[in-house]
Amino acid sequence: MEFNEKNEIVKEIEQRAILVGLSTGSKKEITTIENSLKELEELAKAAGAKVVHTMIQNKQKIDATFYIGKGKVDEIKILADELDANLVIFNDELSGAQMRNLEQVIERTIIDRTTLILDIFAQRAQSKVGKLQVELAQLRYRLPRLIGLGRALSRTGVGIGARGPGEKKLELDRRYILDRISDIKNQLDETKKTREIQRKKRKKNEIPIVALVGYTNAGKSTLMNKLIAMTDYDEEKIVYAENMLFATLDTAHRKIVLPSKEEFILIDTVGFVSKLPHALIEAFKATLEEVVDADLLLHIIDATNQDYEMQMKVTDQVLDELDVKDKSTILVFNKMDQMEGIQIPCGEDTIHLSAVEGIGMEELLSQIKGKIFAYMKKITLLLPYDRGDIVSHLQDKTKVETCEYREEGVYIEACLGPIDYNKYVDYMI
Ligand SMILES: Nc1nc2c(ncn2[C@@H]2O[C@H](COP(=O)(O)OP(=O)(O)OP(=O)(O)O)[C@@H](O)[C@H]2O)c(=O)[nH]1
Ligand SMILES: [Mg+2]
Repeated sequence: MEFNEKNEIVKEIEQRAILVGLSTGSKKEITTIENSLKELEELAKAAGAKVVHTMIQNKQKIDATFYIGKGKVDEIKILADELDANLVIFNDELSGAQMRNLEQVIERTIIDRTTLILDIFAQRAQSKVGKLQVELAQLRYRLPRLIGLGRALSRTGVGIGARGPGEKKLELDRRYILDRISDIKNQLDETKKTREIQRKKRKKNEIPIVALVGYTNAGKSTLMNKLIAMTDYDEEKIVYAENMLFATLDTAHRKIVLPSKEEFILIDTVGFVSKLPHALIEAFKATLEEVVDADLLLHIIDATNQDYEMQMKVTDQVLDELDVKDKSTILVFNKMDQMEGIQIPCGEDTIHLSAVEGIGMEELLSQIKGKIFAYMKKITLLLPYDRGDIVSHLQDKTKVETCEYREEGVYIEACLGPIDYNKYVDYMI
């Protein structure tokens, strides 16, 4: 159910969309644009719209007035009348002037890919921080386009492009938007302090952090759930995983305790998509800063997707923007249960698995262990009987291989991380 700014219930209008893409003509580019429009259709569905037609125009150059040629614009108007479409979605970012010009001719709501992605995020964001981040991204994107946002804003609160945490006041002027941007920034700065404390705590506890990253729908959340199920199953720990784009919008942390008692924090993150709005990356930098802290990245790839190489590149680009390109990474080619004759790269730091079927999970765990516990050192200690506190700490938190109560004290052989090692090295024998 939707509400308008006066809090009245507004009837949900079915969104019937025409998708429009532009191709500069080369054969290779045509396949790319077709795939890109398929993805745009998935995005439209994720936002709740029904796609009634898709069209591609071959054109050497983007038209400054209409983005596509004027002939095509007239064609869209006729099609929209015939197909009863009320929304036209363009595959690239439009300028404010292009939006306004298109809307004047087509007489329908005009949005672009970025607005669509922002709308999905606006619908799904759950946490307070997530909502603020999306609103910030929407405002930043709308600011230079106010001139073209006629229809999308005139029906505030209804329909794709006009939803979101800030929808109530979006028709207000630039001044308001600028004030709101600085207000949100202040609120986000506040939440940053809390997160900073949590981050420091995690660092201090010296629990390694492993982050799942990758293209949307690759299987990150499914893999997280599988690892939870294999180690310490608890219904409450399970995260949402679904066959749709952007199922995950808020990061989730779960402690994974291995049978060997070694533990790490696993982080599930928002997925990436091609042409991910820059404003959104900027906005999500705050939650993705945990990726920056991670000791290891698991880059999950949907190996069944024919565009998986492009998707890997997109992920690398976003990681680059976050300044974490050189972090220790395992490439995880997922969905191997569905593979049919596709050649997938093999090699060091590469794993083929199926998160759903649980194939390859042991190998993954052993690679993770090899990477994050490589700094563990084996040590032999003799602890006096009055230091039972150290004995229980070691038994709870580390991998104790031998523990014998001898006459001269408690004899322990264990693998320790650097902090514990330095703390107890005095008891070494
Ligand atoms: N066949 C098969 N499907 C899988 C596998 N792993 C995940 N999936 C499916 O892929 C879809 C997406 O899975 P998610 O775990 O939600 O993907 P995600 O990477 O978290 O996606 P976002 O949260 O949107 O970024 C779901 O329908 C899963 O069931 C696998 O190993 N094999
Ligand atoms: Mg997910």
